Amino acid sequence: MPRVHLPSSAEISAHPREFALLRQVAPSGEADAEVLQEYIKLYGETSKTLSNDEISFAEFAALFSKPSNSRSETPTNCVGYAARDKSGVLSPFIFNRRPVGPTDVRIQITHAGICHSDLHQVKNEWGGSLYPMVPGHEIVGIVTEVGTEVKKFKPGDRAGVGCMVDSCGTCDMCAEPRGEEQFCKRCVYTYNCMQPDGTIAQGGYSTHIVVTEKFVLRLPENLPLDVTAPLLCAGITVYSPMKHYGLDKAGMKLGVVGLGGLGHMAVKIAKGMGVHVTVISTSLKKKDEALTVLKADEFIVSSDTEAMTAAAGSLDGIIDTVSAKHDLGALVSLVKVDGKVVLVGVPDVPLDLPTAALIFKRVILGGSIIGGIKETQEMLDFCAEKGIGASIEEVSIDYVHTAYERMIRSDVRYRFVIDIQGSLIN
Ligand SMILES: NC(=O)c1ccc[n+]([C@@H]2O[C@H](COP(=O)([O-])OP(=O)(O)OC[C@H]3O[C@@H](n4cnc5c(N)ncnc54)[C@H](O)[C@@H]3O)[C@@H](O)[C@H]2O)c1
Ligand SMILES: [Zn+2]
Ligand SMILES: [Zn+2]
Repeated sequence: MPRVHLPSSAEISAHPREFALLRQVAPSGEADAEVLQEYIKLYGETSKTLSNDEISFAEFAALFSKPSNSRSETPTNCVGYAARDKSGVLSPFIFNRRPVGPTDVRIQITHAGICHSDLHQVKNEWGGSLYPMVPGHEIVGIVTEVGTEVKKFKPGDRAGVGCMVDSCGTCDMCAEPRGEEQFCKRCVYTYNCMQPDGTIAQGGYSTHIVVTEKFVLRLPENLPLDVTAPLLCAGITVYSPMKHYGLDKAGMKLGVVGLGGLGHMAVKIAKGMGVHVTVISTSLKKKDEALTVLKADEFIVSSDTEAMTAAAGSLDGIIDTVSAKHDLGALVSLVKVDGKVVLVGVPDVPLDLPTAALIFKRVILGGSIIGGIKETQEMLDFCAEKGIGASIEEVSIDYVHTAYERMIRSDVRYRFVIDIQGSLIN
């Protein structure tokens, strides 16, 4: 496996594009030779091959020296809100979107949801953030232009884009029957990710987006656009593990931990499946709403030892959406023998593993990341049938900093959605 020597800060400033690529291909400095060779084919000079196992950053940069050929014949100006560094400050940013290619769909964005992952990445809490960064991967809007080969969409249609905008299309993960592009080694995330043309993908806090048809979702006609936006990340992120881990059967008992954007969607979707839902939260603040508005069946405060003891061993599974460090052992105590605890929250530090608690009840501890395009469409159709949209607070783009602060304080019911159409003018 080739080892790439990590660059000095001077080298990073001299080769920002190649450094961004290095963070994508080999975040730790170790590059899988096969993947590296594939990237060279995509981004670099096809004639060059890897000669040895240890390469300097200068050699790495040389392999990818092909100038960006970003299909920029007639790029279109796009206005967005971008972070320039990890300070958490976003400001207006004008950039180019590629022109509509034969398989592309151009969407005028009306709304974009604010996911906690936006905040983690803006602040570089997971490392490797690429700036300038226009966040946003819960995108809805109206199609304004389609390429000559596009079949599913026409101008005027409602359309959505979630966390991914492209993938290789041919690997085992992309191909049928899996269709789980989120696991493709060449998956292109909607923002904070290098695209095959050498530019950084920019997300939905912006006036429009151009995406290949395969990654554009049909939106239900019976749901308003603003409450549909959060389904594209929060919705699929909780729907997919419920299906995958078999926690979607009517009558099953599911615990939902953390009642933010993901958590409230987990309650609504599980109730739509006929599942019995217990919310596990750090405070009583959201209890009444959880029971009456979100229709959860039970509500437990995690610090209430009596209630936690009474509920011990009662759940078939748990979807854990918590965004910060927390006690996994307390959650494992709530599930039955053979219960499943599924993590979808991504704290910036590892959690301690309650080894004995897992072993003595043969508990499965799992994880899950968003869901493939096929499953995202299935989830949208399910939500349309059940009339499930997110519970949102609509805000203007210049409210984004306050929204981030309130999200950190858990002061959000239950998803902020930016009114892009009404507050960001191109
Ligand atoms: N796996 C995936 O594919 C995926 C997709 C989207 C988001 N995420 C991650 O899921 C997490 C939640 O995202 P969200 O948008 O719902 O965020 P959110 O801020 O809306 O909700 C997080 C919830 O966690 C609770 N919480 C925070 N700190 C806690 C603590 N120490 N103990 C207990 N509860 C605590 C908050 O009260 C809140 O209810 C984030 O880490 C996000 O990055 C993962
Ligand atoms: Zn998200
Ligand atoms: Zn693939």
